[in-house]
Amino acid sequence: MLLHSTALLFLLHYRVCFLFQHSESRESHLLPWLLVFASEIILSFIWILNQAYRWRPVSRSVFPQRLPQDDKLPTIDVFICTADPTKEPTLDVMNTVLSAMALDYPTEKLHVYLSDDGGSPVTLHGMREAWKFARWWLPFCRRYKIRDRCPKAYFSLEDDDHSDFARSSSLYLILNLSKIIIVYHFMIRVNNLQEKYEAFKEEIKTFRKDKAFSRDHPSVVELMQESISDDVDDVKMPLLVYVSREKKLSHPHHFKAGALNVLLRVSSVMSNSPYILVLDCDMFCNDPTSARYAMCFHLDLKISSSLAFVQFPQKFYNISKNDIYDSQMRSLFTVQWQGMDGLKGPVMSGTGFYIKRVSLFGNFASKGTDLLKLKEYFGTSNEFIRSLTQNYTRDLAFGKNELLEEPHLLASCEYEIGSKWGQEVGFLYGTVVEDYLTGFVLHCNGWTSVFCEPSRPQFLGSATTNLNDILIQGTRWYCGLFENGINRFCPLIYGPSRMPLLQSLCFAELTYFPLYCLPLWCLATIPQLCLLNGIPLYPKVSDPFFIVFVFIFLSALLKDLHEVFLTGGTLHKWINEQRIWMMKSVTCHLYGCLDALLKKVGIREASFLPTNKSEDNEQTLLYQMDKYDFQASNIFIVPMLALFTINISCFVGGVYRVFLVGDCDKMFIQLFLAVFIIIVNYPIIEGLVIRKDKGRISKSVAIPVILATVALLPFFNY
Ligand SMILES: O=c1ccn([C@@H]2O[C@H](COP(=O)(O)OP(=O)(O)O[C@H]3O[C@H](CO)[C@@H](O)[C@H](O)[C@H]3O)[C@@H](O)[C@H]2O)c(=O)[nH]1
Ligand SMILES: [Mn+2]
Repeated sequence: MLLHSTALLFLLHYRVCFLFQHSESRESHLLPWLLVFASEIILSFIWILNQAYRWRPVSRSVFPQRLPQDDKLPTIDVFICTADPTKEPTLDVMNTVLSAMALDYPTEKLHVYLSDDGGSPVTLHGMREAWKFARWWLPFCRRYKIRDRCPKAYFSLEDDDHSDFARSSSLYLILNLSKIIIVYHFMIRVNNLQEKYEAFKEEIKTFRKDKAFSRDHPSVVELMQESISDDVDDVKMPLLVYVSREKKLSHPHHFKAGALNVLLRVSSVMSNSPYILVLDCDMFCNDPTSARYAMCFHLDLKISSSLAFVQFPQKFYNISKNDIYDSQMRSLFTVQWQGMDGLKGPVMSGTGFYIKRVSLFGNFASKGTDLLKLKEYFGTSNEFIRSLTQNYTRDLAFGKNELLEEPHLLASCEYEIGSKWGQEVGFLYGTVVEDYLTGFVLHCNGWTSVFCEPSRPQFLGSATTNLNDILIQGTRWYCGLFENGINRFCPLIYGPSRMPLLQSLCFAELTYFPLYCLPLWCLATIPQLCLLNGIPLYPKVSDPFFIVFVFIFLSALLKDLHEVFLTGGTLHKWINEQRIWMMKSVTCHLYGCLDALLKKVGIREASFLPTNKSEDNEQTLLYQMDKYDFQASNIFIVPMLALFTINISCFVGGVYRVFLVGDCDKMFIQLFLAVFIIIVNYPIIEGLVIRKDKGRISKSVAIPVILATVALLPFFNY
């Protein structure tokens, strides 16, 4: 850090001096020169913010054996969100539900809620079937201490892994014969269950789908009930509730944050657990121990009073070896979150966190017991306000579905009007990255969080694995993040007085990260065009300042490489990360920033396109083979192609010039920059000329773009 920042100061010195020295050449070259300087300033700014993660990295261990007895553990509500059964296959959603019901936690202390924003009968039907299947699945998991409690994952394991339990220590001690009998019984049960699972799958698949997704539907709250007809003995089951909030076209519904807030209210008049696990529908519980792990922190008297949430990393089951799109977001969930954990804790990351319910209620404690004030804050439900008191519990044992009147009110469109929901209470509105904003404000209000990363992933999700989806998702995220950098929650203004400075720098890094689009666009065009026109922008090779530039370049790259190695990556992975960073910067970072700006001036409305979770075999195959899928929308492909063309043409022109004029000394850095960009983005050439498969760049797009770019080049003449 010290060396790199010293080098940056030298760079600054070099640029500033130039402004005062070369007045004769300055006139004509001022614009490109200033643009490059501005890029360097932005890059340095982001670099400085980035260092904040490096001061106090922390990693934690848990000792669940020290938890209190089961009967002393607090209750937990699990919230799962789904929005659209066509993009989020019902079977996968139900697998997530089942894996959550099967968490290793006292059954009567676990309550699972599913929010269905699509209001789809398909999902409701799926829930009823999942409930039936769970009556077989849960006893099986408990009895044999199964590790993989997501049925889909379990049944796709090799046969060998199934007898997992038989290898466990206690059973090994038993005589061989009885062991064989146990294994035999177990195998029969597995086969039996597998048949039941297939039937469950079939039932979901064949259910008629009339209306897939709607933005206009009444609220539905259904408590799954024991169906007496099946032949399972009395099985202990966690509470399972289906909630579809009311939606009307005329009402804003605030996407996922809105859905979570409805669950927050509905659950408070049903189970009202002090802790909540939030899951996306595509993120199942891979290991059943997460609830106990989280409680190790929440029940730790040293930290529990200020602890708002325990965040587990997002990990994915469908990542290929070299992960060409960096779908796993390596840096975020290793270096960055660990770094924040040493400050006041990581950012809330949307899914896989256990949050304390009261932390979401703003500063309601200061409102006292004045009912009117509380109603202004929380809306009009008396029942909800009663739930805020310490010892409120609702007896769910009787009459179940008759109790649902209040939940319907709480899930209605109008309920939040005039209250503080989304502004001070619950998950916050006004952004599509509700997780970032809610976490940021919690930290500003003095709450802390911890990052828990056991060696076996506790949660596994499906990552986006094709270029188009990655860039669309990126546009949404960077729009959301950047808008939080330019509104009243700007971390550099709102943060420092409310949290440690380093912490606010971390938050600022996240919100200003999309600004990479500016320097990357500049550095992919200006030095190259100047190369073509013989305008030097960097020191000569013989100039002492040349070393400064080389040092900064190498130090940045090597530091990154080092971190990739430290976190289990390879050289290959590192190049892939560099490449996708460039591709994203010139496309979705840019669109994200633009979106945020347009939203700020009121020209655009917020939108949240859920990612596609159904698997396309051809696309998956390409990703698994580390081949880029260039069948993406033109708004992404065109800028990449144009920039690539500029680099190639200017490089060719530049080499020609250097031979003719012989000013290699002056132009070296610019030549190098073009070569670097071309080499890193080599897969674009591959997609353009070599590949024949479905993921290649289509000629009908490429040819006009390339021709137009080349034709425009002569106009950039200084
Ligand atoms: O109107 C909506 C839109 C989305 N969702 C749910 O939100 C979750 C996340 O959506 P997804 O399409 O998977 O987006 P991702 O980009 O994968 O989500 C990441 O980014 C989001 C913020 O942009 C966070 O909310 C997520 O937790 C985080 O995993 C899913 O369960 C959706 O069903 C809703 O419930 N209602
Ligand atoms: Mn997702």
